[in-house]
Amino acid sequence: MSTRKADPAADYLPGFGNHHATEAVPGALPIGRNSPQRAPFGLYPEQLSGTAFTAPRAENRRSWLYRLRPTAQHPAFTRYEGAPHLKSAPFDAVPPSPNRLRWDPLPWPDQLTDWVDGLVTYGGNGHVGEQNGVGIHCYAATADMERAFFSADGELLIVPQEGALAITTEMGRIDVAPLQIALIPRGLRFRIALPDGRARGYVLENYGALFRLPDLGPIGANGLANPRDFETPVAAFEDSNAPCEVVQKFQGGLWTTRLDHSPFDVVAWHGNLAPCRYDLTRFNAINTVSFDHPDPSIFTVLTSPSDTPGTANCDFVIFPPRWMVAEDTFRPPWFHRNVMSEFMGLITGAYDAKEGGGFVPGGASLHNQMNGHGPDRATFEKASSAELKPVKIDGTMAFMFETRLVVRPTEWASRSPTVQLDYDDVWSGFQKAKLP
Ligand SMILES: O=C(O)Cc1cc(O)ccc1O
Ligand SMILES: [Fe+2]
Repeated sequence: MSTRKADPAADYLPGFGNHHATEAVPGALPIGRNSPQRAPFGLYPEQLSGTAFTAPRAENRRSWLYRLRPTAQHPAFTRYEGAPHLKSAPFDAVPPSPNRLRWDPLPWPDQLTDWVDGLVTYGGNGHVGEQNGVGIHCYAATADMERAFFSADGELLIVPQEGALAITTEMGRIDVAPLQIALIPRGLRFRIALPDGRARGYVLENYGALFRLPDLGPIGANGLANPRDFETPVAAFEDSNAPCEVVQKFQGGLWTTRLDHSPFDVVAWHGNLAPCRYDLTRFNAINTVSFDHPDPSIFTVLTSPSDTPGTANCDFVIFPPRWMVAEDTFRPPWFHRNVMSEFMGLITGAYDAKEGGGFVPGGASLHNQMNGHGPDRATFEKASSAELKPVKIDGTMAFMFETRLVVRPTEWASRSPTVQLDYDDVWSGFQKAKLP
């Protein structure tokens, strides 16, 4: 097998949703047209679309791939029996629970398990067949993938928590480590190797509209996640006739087939639908310099809009290191009941609403629509009497998948031994307010 990639000095191309053109072999991209009568070197042109052909230009996403063999050249898919905990919406195996839930980190599997088989679905919402809602998964993997995988059900936002991921995609190679994220388009085939021997993290499978950068409104033209910090890989391909399994997730079911060649045979591509990575430490956090704790939407990295303006199918929000300077303010998150539902994870450090412990890196929590939550008692007591000098919240990265629909847990997530049965207690024992 030989692997070749475009200009090794420029492994990534900057920008979010940009139109790129990249070739691993000079001359592989046709000039001035997408599908000439004969493409250079006899490559097969193939369009990969992420939006309807007729989507408005500002939202239209598609790329042209020039490959050694057409993707269409494959035997029939048959059912795949692995990945026993990978599920899809509608999540109706157990009734949705109004209870606040919190989980210890996903344990490492006993047997060698690759990234696909290591996926465990915690819940989600919407309907995979109706292209709305999300699936929320965690992974704990201990073996490199030998096969390729893709989700026909949604794009994948991968949030590593422990261990780097070396992701070979059809459109190039992406390396990510904790504090970085990867975004893989719906349908794009990829294979994940584990340079650190094992890896754990979170995955948001977005059945709805593609993630995009949020509008900035009065913030202005700069800030939050800046577009140039998103990095898309240059074209890279394998010229290999070794047999390769391809597993796909289609309408919630898993299917497998076997190719007599590598599916990673795209020699060149151009377009604006491509995988990318982003370093969360580059997020330009904006916060109050006067008083009050702003709504967490101020920390939105990416948003998948729904049909209702301003009401996301899913927002990906982070809680990065930042200075806290608010005067006469209870600085941590306030008590609240939200119409949106919140699934949270912790990549590293401690989260400022949970001084009492229990929300640990690799763990997760779920606070569903209209159910009260916020600072635990330890946080409330500490922050109510803290001296309000400037304080740096440091060495931490929590995140939230915030979604308009209730997150319905899977049976695994409801009954797993990692469920913290005493979670409600973090909000017990508050002193009653004293009226004059
Ligand atoms: O519940 C949470 O911890 C997430 C959250 C953080 C915040 O700063 C304000 C509101 C909110 O839901
Ligand atoms: Fe919340």
